[in-house]
Amino acid sequence: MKSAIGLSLVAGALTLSNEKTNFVAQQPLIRDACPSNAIIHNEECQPLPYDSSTTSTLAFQSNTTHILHTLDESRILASQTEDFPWTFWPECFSKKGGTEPYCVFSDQTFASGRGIFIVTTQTRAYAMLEKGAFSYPETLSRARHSSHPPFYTHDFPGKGRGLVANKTLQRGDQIFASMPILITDPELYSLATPDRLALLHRGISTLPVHTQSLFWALMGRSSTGDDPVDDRITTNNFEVRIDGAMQSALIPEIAMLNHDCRPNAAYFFDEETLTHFVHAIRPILPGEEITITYVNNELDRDTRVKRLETYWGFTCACSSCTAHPDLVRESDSRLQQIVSLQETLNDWSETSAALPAVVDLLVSLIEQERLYASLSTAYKHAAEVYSSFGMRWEAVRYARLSVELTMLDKGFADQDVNEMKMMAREPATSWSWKKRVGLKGRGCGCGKTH
Ligand SMILES: C[S@@+](CC[C@H](N)C(=O)[O-])C[C@H]1O[C@@H](n2cnc3c(N)ncnc32)[C@H](O)[C@@H]1O
Repeated sequence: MKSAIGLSLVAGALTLSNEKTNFVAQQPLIRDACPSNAIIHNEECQPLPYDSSTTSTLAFQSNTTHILHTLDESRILASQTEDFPWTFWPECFSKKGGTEPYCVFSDQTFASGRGIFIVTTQTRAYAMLEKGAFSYPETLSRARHSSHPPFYTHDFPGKGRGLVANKTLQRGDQIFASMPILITDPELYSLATPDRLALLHRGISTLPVHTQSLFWALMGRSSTGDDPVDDRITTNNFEVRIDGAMQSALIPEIAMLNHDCRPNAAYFFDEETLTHFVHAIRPILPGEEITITYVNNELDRDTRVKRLETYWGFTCACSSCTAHPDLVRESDSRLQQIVSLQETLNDWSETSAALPAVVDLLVSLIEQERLYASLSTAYKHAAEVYSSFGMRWEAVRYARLSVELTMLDKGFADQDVNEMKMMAREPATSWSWKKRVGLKGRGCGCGKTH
């Protein structure tokens, strides 16, 4: 399940300028002070940290001290290297025992000058460069922020800022499409803390000034002297999957959304365009707060409360957390039944108890719990169950419903979306088609898994 966290500055954030030109005037001065194969560092000419004749096989080295190049030095090093894709020379640290170092890769031109920095290994960062977001910037056009966003910012007692709809939003209406200003590798935690923090602080200082202010406007959780950069990142980041690895991405606009266990908006991350999308998952009325879930909202009430307290530092006050204990018990019992019905529906063995009535009950329970994003998977189960009994039109109906919601919760090109699109066109092409026809009693009779 996804976990999020979020907050920060509002639309209009993309009217950022590229700060690159601010530094150009300084380059000749420092360049002239040292030979061409050296750079000033700590007021001395020091050899360039790479062999400029072999730039195609650059391997960034770990720092051995905490004296990093100044930003100007790093910018010059980067600009002296032919076809160098980053605005600053990456600073790096390795964990003890050394493997590939973790470095700060920063591109101030990303997304029309919004800028981004990535703290990860060279291998992963260069793989990200292959994404359309970097190689075909026009793919980011969907992410331009509207000058009339469908929300306004409001202060909620006990929650801080949040976003409120300023017009009726229908299911499927786009609320955000934004890119991260930073992506960090969770494996960074294997570095010594001062090294990890040095990389994060360096990263922030490499962002264009407007983007830095988006970052500093983010909410931090603690007032107890935690590192201010670290605190803002951990309070506001989203987990995203890039090239098969979990990464942490910070999208300041979307981080403004508060949590609700029964949210009215769903989100997903498109890794090709590095764009985080948020859509209404049910109608949202003007004046209503727009919310997402930070935790797996199919968990029981006490577990949700504990997770929100532990990881986000607040006491869950949404209606499903604060309801009368009798109502909470009933909700927990429905959630338990949802989990157990899902297990039944995933069972394609001969003894499976999956029947159309089972999936009808699952859909009904999820509707009762107002878990609209979870309906995407329930509809998929329904399409498959009806298909497995050769009930064409019911299968098509649920496949269509599943496509609509899965696109909002998992992404437009998610594998489930493609599968359900095919089912909606022709159920007989599905692997599940008539798998359970001829069933006697509860058994499936197919003896196959998928
Ligand atoms: C990502 S931020 C959300 C935006 C934040 N409210 C702000 O003012 O910038 C996450 C933080 O917002 C607060 N928050 C989010 N949802 C909340 C909720 N349902 N109840 C109380 N606090 C909440 C918590 O302090 C949480 O750590």
